[in-house]
Amino acid sequence: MSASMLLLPRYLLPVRPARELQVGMAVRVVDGNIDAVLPRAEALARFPEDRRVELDRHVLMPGLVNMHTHSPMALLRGYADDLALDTWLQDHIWPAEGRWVSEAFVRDGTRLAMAEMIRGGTTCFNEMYFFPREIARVAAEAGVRAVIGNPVIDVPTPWASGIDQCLALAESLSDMVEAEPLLDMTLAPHAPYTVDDAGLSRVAELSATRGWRVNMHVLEAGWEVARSQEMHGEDTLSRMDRLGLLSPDFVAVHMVHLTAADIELVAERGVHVVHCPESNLKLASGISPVAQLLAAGVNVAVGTDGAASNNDLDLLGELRTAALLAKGSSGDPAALDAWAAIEMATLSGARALGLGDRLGSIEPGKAADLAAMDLSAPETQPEHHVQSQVVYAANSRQFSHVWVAGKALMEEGELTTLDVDRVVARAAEWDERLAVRAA
Ligand SMILES: CSC[C@H]1O[C@@H](n2cnc3c(O)ncnc32)[C@H](O)[C@@H]1O
Ligand SMILES: [Zn+2]
Repeated sequence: MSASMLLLPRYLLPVRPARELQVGMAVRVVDGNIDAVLPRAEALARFPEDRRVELDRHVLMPGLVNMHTHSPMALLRGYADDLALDTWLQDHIWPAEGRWVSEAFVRDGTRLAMAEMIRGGTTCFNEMYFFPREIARVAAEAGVRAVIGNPVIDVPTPWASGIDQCLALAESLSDMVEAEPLLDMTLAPHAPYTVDDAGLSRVAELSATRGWRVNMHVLEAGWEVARSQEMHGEDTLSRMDRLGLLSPDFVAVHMVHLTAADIELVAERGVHVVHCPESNLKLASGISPVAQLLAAGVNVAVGTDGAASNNDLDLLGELRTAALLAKGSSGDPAALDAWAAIEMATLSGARALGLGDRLGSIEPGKAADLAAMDLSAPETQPEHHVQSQVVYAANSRQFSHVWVAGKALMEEGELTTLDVDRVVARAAEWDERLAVRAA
């Protein structure tokens, strides 16, 4: 028997066709996929047996795609703030991870992150953290779509002793995600400064033979530029290119410190870029030249980074920051307008994951990964330009409903697959354990 449902929103923001807001439309969902987008009256007449969901104060849009997360780090939110990337990582985060990260930490942190992301309209996230099988298990349990990065890092961690073990563990992650319809995986080398040439060559080779995408922090902080010259005698992107990494299967996260030649190379190779403006601002890493990347034809998506550097997983807030920064840093108020910002947080993310034909817009044949936002709050009234209200005015708690593959993960603001009180209670236990206030 097919499970069919009619979603009946006040406004539809489908992302494709581009720059279109539709009124009086219905979205029919059958067996987890979008079956049709058609006028409301026609839908009601043709499909009288379908379950109906009235969204008369809402805009219905594709679910948001958070293109860079370290979900378990939700338990390190506020642990070490107001620091630069190198001090933050080396003196605070890596020691804490060495001491505390375990399967239990990853499980509880991921549940906390899932609750926050679903409440904020996110239906898919691109992950990078230790114990990736545990993250995969929690995402599957919560019903969220996820691409799970298998870390590759040249230092011992509580999860793996070094590159050999990281790569061996990628095989067991692969077996696991193949059995889960909402999951996929990438290889996730941490950064150019934590994986040597031999390790990166093995990543490039495995990516080519196994078809795994590669997801990596690249050129986040200014010191990476000099360090690459010192350690390797060449600039970062030339090195990545020599090692065979730069391709349309490569997702480069941050990309703050780029030259004009770098931008040209990235565009030529079809590399995808993930912009994480709030983490870059908070760690004082700088501002990615997004307007120039877009002008060069690069696919730019958006991510929050972990809650230890952001300090939230609110992708809607992130896209507002991205839109405002693009204007402020380019001097062009039309840079990254509201339509472009919404596309960046939906379809561009899907494309970066190789899922552009399945996700990121409301079109027949795509997965029903959807989010509805209630616009009736004072903050989003009146409704002159709905796309502007979404980007420049709304807060993420105005998302009331979220579906992944047609399954409701949030209805009328209530999560259906996670017990928020339990998730928060568990986080509080970690708070006690880490006892950062006493330290
Ligand atoms: C290999 S698992 C992830 C690893 O990355 C660390 N991390 C978190 N945020 C950042 C960032 O912005 N730049 C570099 N590294 C980051 C995280 O703490 C884990 O150790
Ligand atoms: Zn990161």
